[in-house]
Amino acid sequence: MTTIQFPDKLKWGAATASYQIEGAAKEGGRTASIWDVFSHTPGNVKNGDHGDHACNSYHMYKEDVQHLKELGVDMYRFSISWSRVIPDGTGELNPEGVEYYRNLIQELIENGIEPMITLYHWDLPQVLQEKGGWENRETTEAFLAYANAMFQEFGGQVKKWLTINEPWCASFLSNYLGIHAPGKTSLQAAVDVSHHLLLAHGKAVQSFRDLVPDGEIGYAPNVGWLEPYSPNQEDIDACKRGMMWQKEWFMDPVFKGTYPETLVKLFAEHNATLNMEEGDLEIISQPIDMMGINYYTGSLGRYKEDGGLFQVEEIALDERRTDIDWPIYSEGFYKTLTDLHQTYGDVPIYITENGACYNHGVEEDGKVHDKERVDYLKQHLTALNRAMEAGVPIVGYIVWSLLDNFEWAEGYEKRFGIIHVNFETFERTRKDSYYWFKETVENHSFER
Ligand SMILES: N=NNCCOCCOc1ccc(-c2cn(C[C@@H]3NC[C@@H](O)[C@H]3O)nn2)cc1
Repeated sequence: MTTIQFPDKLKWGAATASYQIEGAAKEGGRTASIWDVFSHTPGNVKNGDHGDHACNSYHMYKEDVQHLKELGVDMYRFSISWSRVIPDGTGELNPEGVEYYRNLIQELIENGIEPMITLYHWDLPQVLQEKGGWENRETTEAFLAYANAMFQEFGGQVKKWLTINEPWCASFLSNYLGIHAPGKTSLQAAVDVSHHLLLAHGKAVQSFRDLVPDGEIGYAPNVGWLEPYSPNQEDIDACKRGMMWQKEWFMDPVFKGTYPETLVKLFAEHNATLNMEEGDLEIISQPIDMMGINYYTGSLGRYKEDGGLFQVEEIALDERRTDIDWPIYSEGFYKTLTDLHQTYGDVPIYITENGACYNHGVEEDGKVHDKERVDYLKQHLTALNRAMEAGVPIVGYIVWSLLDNFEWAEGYEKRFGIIHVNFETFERTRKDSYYWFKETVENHSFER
């Protein structure tokens, strides 16, 4: 047996997101988000699932906090439902919505758990979508007003903030591939949305410096690792293009104040122009205090002439898959982290999401034996430890997710939680992985 030992300074956490766990979609003054509309549109989500009730965490947050307390984590990453706190998208705060998050934050702090807030985890108020949504540059101002209101309400107790979760998913997956809300298939829309998300991020960072001067702020891009299938130049170039879509397109503007010219040109060749205004990149490249990284999977990339926009196809390294059919590639996690460190320097990194989909149910013994998830976490935490030993400034690891929840277009069938949720009764059952993670957090180490 080998002991994987982590430095005591590494923080541990668990993550969720508002639309995926809260439910109470029509309670407490909340209005519809784009995900309410998208999930209630037939054909968009498996089994016709939606977030009307989700994990019922709006009414069960105290129990969720107890699970976090007994898990022993330092922090809990959750997101705010914009349409719960500002039902019209702009203007008046909804006191009931603000009160829910105030109570949640209070409960966390009283139980010794640090809150980490994600401002935008994909649930844009539908009212704003009807005014063009993120395609409309004015939505960046609406986001700034929302962010300022949250900084003023909660900045006294909450010191760790993330602006935008997975901007690639919120722009290209949602507006070009049509797989997530609002389900558009326009490259121009996706390019506009990606720029406006980054602009909104920059505006919020600027304002945060005044409103929460003792706080830390960043954002949480997702990276799916891609490496060449062969040493052929066409495979190498195809991989670079595929990786650039998630990495350079969303990180160069923030860390270098530029967009990758290769992609600007490639998008233009497909009639999608990057519509920027003077000063946008200066706003976007405001210094940040930390970067969240969401990592799940990696694969080999091979040139394919008819392989879509980037002429690349993803080939799994072997047959190992999770239950959402994503390849398991923990070495890709190590490579992602060392690559980001080499490219963007010593910005502190929180792993803001890492986890696996395994759909185990509750067995006769009343337990959930998710050995495969424990194995996934062991492999990826081993890779993380190697990256830390290689000098990557990783400061926290936040597992996705605390609870089985609404996995977007996949619905409730795809389970990422270390706690099982019965979506009829909302009963929580701690999985074997919960107890394994608890011990790992307690010991700052595990045996493999
Ligand atoms: N790379 N190119 N692919 C082209 C073709 O993609 C087809 C499908 O694509 C994707 C890519 C990525 C995802 C995804 C899901 N999660 C998990 C959530 N993260 C935030 C949190 O809410 C979790 O629920 N993270 N990422 C889904 C679908």
